[in-house]
Amino acid sequence: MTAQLNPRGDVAVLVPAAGAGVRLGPGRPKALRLLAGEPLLVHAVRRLAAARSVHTIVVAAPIAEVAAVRELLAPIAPVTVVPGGAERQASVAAALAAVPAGPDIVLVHDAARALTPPALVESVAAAVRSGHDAVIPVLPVVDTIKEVDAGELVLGTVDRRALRAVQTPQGFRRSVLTAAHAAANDALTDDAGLVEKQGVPVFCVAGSDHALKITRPFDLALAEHLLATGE
Ligand SMILES: Nc1ccn([C@@H]2O[C@H](COP(=O)(O)OP(=O)(O)OP(=O)(O)O)[C@@H](O)[C@H]2O)c(=O)n1
Ligand SMILES: C[C@](O)(CO)[C@H](O)COP(=O)(O)O
Repeated sequence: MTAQLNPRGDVAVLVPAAGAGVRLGPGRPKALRLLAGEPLLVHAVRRLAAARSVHTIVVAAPIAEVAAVRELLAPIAPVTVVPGGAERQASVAAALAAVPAGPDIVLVHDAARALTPPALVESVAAAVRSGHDAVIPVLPVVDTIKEVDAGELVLGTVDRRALRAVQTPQGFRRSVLTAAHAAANDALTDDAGLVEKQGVPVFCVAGSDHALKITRPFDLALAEHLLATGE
């Protein structure tokens, strides 16, 4: 059964899902690899569709998989699927261009963060709604962090109290994200980085352990465990 998105919602979510998944090892594009028998992208979209503020979801899929992704997601939620780009930033830009008139808040969410709870989507959107033009979910850094030189010799220890590990969904006032992408002249790994370059303050909210990015085989095994144990 298709989950209906909320026509009165004020949030569009862009889902970059066009990456290869090189760090996960050989296989299909990462968003289509299986977790508990279903593609990562299906897990991610199902959770997004369960967030009540979400009006629109746009997925950027690998070019060769656009038709397959449309078919895959049709029973999950009404979703627009566009071809992604060679870099994550290009995939986000392609999805942003496909957002219809209406939603004033745009979230950007990695398909690879397949177990992100709907509550995190709502908390990022709520922070944008409350007046922050750019919002990122973060976790404290738990390891000691060293800066090293090209020969792996330690230069020093970084004060981790001022560091945060950044997750998605990242949320933006629509006009702010659109302007940042229009002005982008070098590829950055996240959208908040583009917005920072425009001098827009970026506000942090508490992230979630369940929003882990499935990047390496260990992450996939951890996600399988989390689902199997209902943690
Ligand atoms: N050209 C790209 C590259 C990445 N992504 C998406 O951006 C998200 C975060 O990227 P990452 O987890 O690093 O995925 P990959 O680029 O696929 O990973 P790798 O670097 O290991 O190939 C993923 O949902 C990925 O599908 C994308 O839409 N288009
Ligand atoms: C957007 C992101 O997930 C925030 O942590 C991250 O920057 C994506 O980076 P990657 O290099 O594509 O893994």
